[in-house]
Amino acid sequence: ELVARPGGLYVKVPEREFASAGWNATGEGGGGGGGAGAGMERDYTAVRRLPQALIIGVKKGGTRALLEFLRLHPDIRALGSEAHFFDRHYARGLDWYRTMMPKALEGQVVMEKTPRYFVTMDTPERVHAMSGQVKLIVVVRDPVTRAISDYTQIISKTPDIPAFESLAFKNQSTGEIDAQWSPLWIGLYALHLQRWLDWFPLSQIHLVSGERLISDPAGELGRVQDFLGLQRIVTDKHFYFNKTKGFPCLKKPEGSSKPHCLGKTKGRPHAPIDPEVLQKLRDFYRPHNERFYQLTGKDFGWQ
Ligand SMILES: Nc1ncnc2c1ncn2[C@@H]1O[C@H](COP(=O)(O)OS(=O)(=O)O)[C@@H](OP(=O)(O)O)[C@H]1O
Repeated sequence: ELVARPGGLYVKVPEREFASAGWNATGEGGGGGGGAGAGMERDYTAVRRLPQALIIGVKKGGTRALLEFLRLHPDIRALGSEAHFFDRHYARGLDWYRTMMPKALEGQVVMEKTPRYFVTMDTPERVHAMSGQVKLIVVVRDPVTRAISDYTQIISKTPDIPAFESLAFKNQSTGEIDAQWSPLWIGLYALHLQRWLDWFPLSQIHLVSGERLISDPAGELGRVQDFLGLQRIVTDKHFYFNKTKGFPCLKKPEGSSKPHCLGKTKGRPHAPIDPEVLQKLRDFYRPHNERFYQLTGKDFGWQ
């Protein structure tokens, strides 16, 4: 897991604790893969560190695509699976969490993605207890499409569940939406974001448009690399649009020379939904989306 670096000097120094190292102890951009100033020895030993960046959500937003694209960057070391540390395994402690992380060199950014973090109550406080400097990334997508994507995933695992239309409403004849139904509740982005803003400034939270991640992956990746203080190494050269899949795919993923699209569960056809129901959902989300645009200062253009 040790990435070869110029210089060839393998000096072992004690593992840095996140709290003492901070996000960017040298005050440099972090993109140079080192961070040691003139006269200081560089550390070329890969060690396990707590993450300095987290993709915290949203479920079905495009979080896997973002993580896979970011992994092309030589200064990113990302856990492939979802750790679920802050929501499920918190009692195991930070030392356990650290052992889950891939080894990383000084200057590399360690990260993981667990989309459930965005919507779980205690997570912002717990993440803050790990580090007040951690960088947070949220991929958001039109909450109506997101809900249908979520439902499509649920029905693929449990085919016997009732129709989307009957779960989305408390009472279908009055049209009263059941906002507590998880696929709809997750889409109340302003509500969830507000809890994160109680612990982190907005400047530490980067929002990725799930729609643009599909239409312009290089553009979105450029902004994420800027946010992480990294050089823009992942660019349009890395992507091609696969017409059969209908999504951008990688020309050469990490550790391979073959083109690669995400798996079948990413970018699958959605269950057809009654257009009237869709309209009711759009009306339901409109004020919540407006609030979200206000909070973030960004208009995501969801209809
Ligand atoms: N390049 C590329 N290839 C395939 N899929 C892409 C891509 N970019 C974004 N997406 C969208 O990602 C959606 C799945 O989101 P997540 O990875 O966040 O889902 S999960 O929460 O981890 O289950 C997935 O949702 P569905 O279309 O509903 O399957 C995709 O729309």
